[in-house]
Amino acid sequence: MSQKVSPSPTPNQIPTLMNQERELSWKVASNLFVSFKYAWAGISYSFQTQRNFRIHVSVCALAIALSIFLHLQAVEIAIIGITSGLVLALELLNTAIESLVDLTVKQTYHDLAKIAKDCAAGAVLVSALVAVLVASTLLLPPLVALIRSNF
Ligand SMILES: Nc1ncnc2c1ncn2[C@@H]1O[C@H](COP(=O)(O)OP(=O)(O)OP(=O)(O)O)[C@@H](O)[C@H]1O
Repeated sequence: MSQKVSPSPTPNQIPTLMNQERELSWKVASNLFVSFKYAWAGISYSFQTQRNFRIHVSVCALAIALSIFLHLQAVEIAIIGITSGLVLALELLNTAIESLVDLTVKQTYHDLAKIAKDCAAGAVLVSALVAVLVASTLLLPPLVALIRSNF
């Protein structure tokens, strides 16, 4: 079965294509403040609708608070912060991909929709497993030492 392939744009066509792409947008953020407002709306939507995102926000906040409370080194706090940011950012991308898939195929089954959603969920799972590894390496030993010293 032969597939129709679009020819690559010539260098002269690229600026025109870029303009067309922006014209396809229903609305374009007029300034930086408005961009932040939309970004916050995305975070707020995910928090209100995605149980997993709420769980990850709570666990990440707890991990960062614990790392400060346990007086970890600056670099260790930074590693926990970066790992937390990665998990939360991937959760947001997972929600974005879910929405795009639902927008595209609606309530019909499609193998490619399944692959897109499963891979997006897999990306979150990988980052969450790495976060568990980071937490058990950096947070667990001082936490256990603190508990032992008090009992
Ligand atoms: N249109 C579809 N076609 C094929 N499979 C689908 C479709 N919609 C959902 N699925 C399957 O159902 C699973 C669950 O879908 P859902 O939309 O809840 O995504 P999810 O990533 O599991 O959600 P969440 O991250 O909120 O737990 C997907 O991972 C996918 O395997």
